[in-house]
Amino acid sequence: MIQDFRETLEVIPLSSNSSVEPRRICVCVRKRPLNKQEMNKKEIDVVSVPGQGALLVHEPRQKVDLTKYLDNQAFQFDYSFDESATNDLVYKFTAKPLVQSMFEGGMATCFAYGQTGSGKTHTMGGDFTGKQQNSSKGIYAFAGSKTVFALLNHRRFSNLDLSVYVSFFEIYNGKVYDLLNKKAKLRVLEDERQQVQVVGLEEVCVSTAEDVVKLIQLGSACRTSGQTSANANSSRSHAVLQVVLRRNDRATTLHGKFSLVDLAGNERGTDVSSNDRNTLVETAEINRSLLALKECIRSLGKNSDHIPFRMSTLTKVLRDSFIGEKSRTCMVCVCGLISSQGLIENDKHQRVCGCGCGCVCVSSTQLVFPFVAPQIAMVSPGMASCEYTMNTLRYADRFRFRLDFDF
Ligand SMILES: Nc1ncnc2c1ncn2[C@@H]1O[C@H](COP(=O)(O)OP(=O)(O)OP(=O)(O)O)[C@@H](O)[C@H]1O
Repeated sequence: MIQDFRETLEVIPLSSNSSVEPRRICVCVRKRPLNKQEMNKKEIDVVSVPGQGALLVHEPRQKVDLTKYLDNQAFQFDYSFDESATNDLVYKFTAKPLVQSMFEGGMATCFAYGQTGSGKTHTMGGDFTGKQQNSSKGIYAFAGSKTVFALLNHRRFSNLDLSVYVSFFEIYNGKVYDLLNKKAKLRVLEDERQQVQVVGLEEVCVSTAEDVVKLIQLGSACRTSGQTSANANSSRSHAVLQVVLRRNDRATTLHGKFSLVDLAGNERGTDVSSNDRNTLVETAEINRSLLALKECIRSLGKNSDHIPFRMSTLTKVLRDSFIGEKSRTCMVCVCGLISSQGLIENDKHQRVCGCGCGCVCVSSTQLVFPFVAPQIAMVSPGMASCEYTMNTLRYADRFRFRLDFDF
């Protein structure tokens, strides 16, 4: 049925020749190809990307008289990338336009969000060839190397006398580890001006694109991973690569910053293949930090005086992006976790998954840094991931809806 339906679709794929429209905020979705394991299991690809930002999820359903039919759910994004899209192409339409905003003194942020195994690390950190990752082929490297150095020497910015610095850290179980300094455990403190400092974070001054790729390689190699049902080498931490521009004055004054965040997979307790205590604690912590992110966004949306960024280390270290003078920040927070049991409210009025797994509905949260923020939602194409795919898409889709009305 899906095959028949696809044949009726008019497909207009994005190509590297398509023009990039400047946007204050960009929300896009990327579908990865079915992997070997899924093909061996004869998984059905239920996601179609006809192009022009559209994406369809085909859900097989049955009527009461047992007739089968396809429920085709359509979503619209700024850009939608099909399984043939390269990291280069995704970069061109998402993070690339933002590198300039950092030169203009902005705090740019790019998040990769999605279910475990959907391709966040592949997109941000670089293509995998077997177990090896090619760090020069990810959005981290594209943003932190080629484009930055091209703009540094551009006549518009060359008189600013800037230098480029890179730091790379992970947040694992609420603790910050420096990926450029043998995973040294770092403290996150607030100074008297309420500026959050990651004390002792290695910030390496770089002068060539190759330097940046080497640092990404170094950091990626020591990132904490584990095993989930969807990914044998699952990143169990949030990884943050920061490209920082500083003036070459005495105080090396901060000029602009681009934070590229590869969020840990948004999974439920049941998705991890081992249920030893550590794994369960990890999963709970991942969900807790994503919930904190949601709470911060919710408060921002209500223009609340209090933004609970202290709720998690992830939100603490991104405080600049929420509150910084040059980060005009907005948020969209929506709920829409889909499970066969639906959503129920717990005694804290949080929406939680009805299956009892204890997972709070964080998967439909959207954090947006205008000026700033391409949000790349990653989806797996298989039928088994359909529920998660719908989560990720609804979350991103509602965000667009809010954008239309809020700006
Ligand atoms: N666009 C793609 N093309 C080809 N292979 C892909 C693509 N996206 C992901 N993959 C492959 O799928 C596997 C899982 O991808 P990846 O580790 O990036 O997922 P993830 O979303 O970061 O998962 P987790 O949250 O568990 O870390 C990897 O082996 C990767 O090579």
